[in-house]
Amino acid sequence: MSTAPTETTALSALAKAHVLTEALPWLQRFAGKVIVVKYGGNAMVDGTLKAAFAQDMVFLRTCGIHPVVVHGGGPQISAMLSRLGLTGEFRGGYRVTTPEVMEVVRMVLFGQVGRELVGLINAHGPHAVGISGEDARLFTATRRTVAVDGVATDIGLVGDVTTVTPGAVTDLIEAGRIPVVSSIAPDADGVVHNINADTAAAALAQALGAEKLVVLTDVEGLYTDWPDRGSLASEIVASELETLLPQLDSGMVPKMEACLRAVQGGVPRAHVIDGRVPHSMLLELFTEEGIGTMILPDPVPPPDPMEGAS
Ligand SMILES: Nc1ncnc2c1ncn2[C@@H]1O[C@H](COP(=O)(O)OP(=O)(O)O)[C@@H](O)[C@H]1O
Ligand SMILES: CC(=O)N[C@@H](CCC(=O)OP(=O)(O)O)C(=O)O
Repeated sequence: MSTAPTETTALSALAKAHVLTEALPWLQRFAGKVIVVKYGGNAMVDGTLKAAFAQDMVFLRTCGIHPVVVHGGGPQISAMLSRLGLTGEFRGGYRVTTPEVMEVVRMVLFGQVGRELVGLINAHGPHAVGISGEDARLFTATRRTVAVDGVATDIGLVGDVTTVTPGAVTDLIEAGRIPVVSSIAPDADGVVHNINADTAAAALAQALGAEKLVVLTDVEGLYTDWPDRGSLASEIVASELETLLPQLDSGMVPKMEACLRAVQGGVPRAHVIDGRVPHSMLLELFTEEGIGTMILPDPVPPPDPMEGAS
């Protein structure tokens, strides 16, 4: 025997229907579009969050959206370095990368963090395929310097992405797969370089003509006067961000350089959101409020009638 729904259960069913109808215009808007998602190592804090992230990627794919994941793994690399008795030093927000450190970076990013994400996504079906910047010439790198106290400083085998040959990723997208990209890349001589994952995600978003770049990290968004908690920016335009960049420090430097590069390279919007919030991707994409900080190109595109803060 089954009982009739109570008023409370009927109301909660109505709330669920409301959530679905609120998402409809966004689902229509993003169907068939590529969304590049950078999943930062610091947001991969526990198994439940990682599983929720994997589920969100499958949700997007099931809705006809094409998520492309670029994962980080900074803390995981640092943990492995210390297990091996090596030191992990950062300068200007980027890791000092000796050839010995590079071996660990490659092993941890592609062999550990990437594998784990692929496995979590594939718990829902045969969707995810791992790929690194070395595969099918996805990325080529050029050794870069970083600004340390305003001085360009060499920090070893750290590269910037100079070319993107996205064919391997577009093949996967066309086959209905979810590419999971590790940010390592060879230079013109085949020497593998360490690429910051934010940098790689921005270059890929630009090359794929993505609709959005969404960066999941372990902070609510960009604070214009860090660590003043009252200075969280809900949106910022590229020219304002360019002025602010020299004052930023640590992890926010590559992130904001990447968002700037993406929007200046034709990606209409970049977002930095708090990956510690379960299902933050769904909140960002499918709710009117959106979350985190949105980075817009100059001149500011005409207001999108569908878009609140999202
Ligand atoms: N202006 C700022 N706004 C927000 N976070 C900042 C800022 N400046 C520095 N940070 C730091 O940057 C961190 C995020 O970067 P990072 O640790 O590299 O994360 P991820 O692993 O996601 O790339 C935050 O946890 C915060 O401590
Ligand atoms: C050059 C450089 O700094 N590379 C990064 C690559 C991983 C990364 O970017 O991870 P997160 O996104 O978790 O920070 C590193 O070695 O830590």
